[in-house]
Amino acid sequence: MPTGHIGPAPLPEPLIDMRNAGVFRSGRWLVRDIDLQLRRGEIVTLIGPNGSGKSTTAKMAIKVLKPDEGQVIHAPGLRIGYVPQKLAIDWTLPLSVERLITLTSPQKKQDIEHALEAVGIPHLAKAEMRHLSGGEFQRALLARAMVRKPDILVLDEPVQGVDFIGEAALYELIEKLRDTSHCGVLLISHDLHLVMAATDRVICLNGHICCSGTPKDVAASKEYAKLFGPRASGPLAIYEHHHDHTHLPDGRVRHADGSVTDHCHEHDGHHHDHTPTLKAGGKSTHA
Ligand SMILES: Nc1ncnc2c1ncn2[C@@H]1O[C@H](COP(=O)(O)OP(=O)(O)OP(=O)(O)O)[C@@H](O)[C@H]1O
Repeated sequence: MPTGHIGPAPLPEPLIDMRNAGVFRSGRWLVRDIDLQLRRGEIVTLIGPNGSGKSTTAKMAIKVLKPDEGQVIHAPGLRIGYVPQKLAIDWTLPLSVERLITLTSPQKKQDIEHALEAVGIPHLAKAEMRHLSGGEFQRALLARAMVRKPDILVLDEPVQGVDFIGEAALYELIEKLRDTSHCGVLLISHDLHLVMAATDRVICLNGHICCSGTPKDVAASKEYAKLFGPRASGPLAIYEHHHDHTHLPDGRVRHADGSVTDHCHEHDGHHHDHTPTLKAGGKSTHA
């Protein structure tokens, strides 16, 4: 009879393992004591005030920045898809979506098509970046990251320049990309008080990890309330969306009214009210 210990299955090895990592620049620690693990299929969101070290932590996680103390360990052969907060590109110059995707490394046509399809802009391959809407622009950046078939996707403020409804759609897309490619996701939230519900862990930074846990744990934590203080516009809200359609294995979409279409478009008449629900401290409100 087996006598082994029965307990929860051990966690898989992290793709990224940061241990007491810190960055020292211009005579001060920008971030310190960062312990962060990211595993396949997980979504981890970094929040914190401006200058709290979110981008620094993300750059250290992907080894763009070398830690001055502690260590950052990557799984062997780790492939990273990175969408930085800013790209050093003059966006007023003509640059097609296709060209953006191949700027730093050539890609097969079929892979480009697949990446554009995955982010919902297959029709915009030849479109110019400068003509795209905020949401399309962010999707093009996502396609550029996804075409490399990353094990982890690192997104520094992926909803910048996008309105509230567009944000919900982008968060939904990020969740879908995680589900289909089973990558890990490290997300920097532009918003102090809003994180996507699909987040497994929120890490609240203020030069160090001020608190971390599930979105609900962080929302309830004293450290979170203390960091953002009485001037904060409210408690941590959790972005939840309701799926009103299911994706069939062959790629078609079954809608809430039972009909099946080849694609899923917001304005195809099959969708119900798609306004995301904000949950603040367990209370539901509509934005
Ligand atoms: N190379 C550098 N040398 C010196 N200071 C730096 C350097 N890079 C960043 N900083 C400082 O480190 C701090 C953290 O910056 P970081 O960009 O990580 O913050 P953030 O939380 O991402 O901010 P934001 O929300 O404004 O984007 C800031 O005070 C910034 O000015």
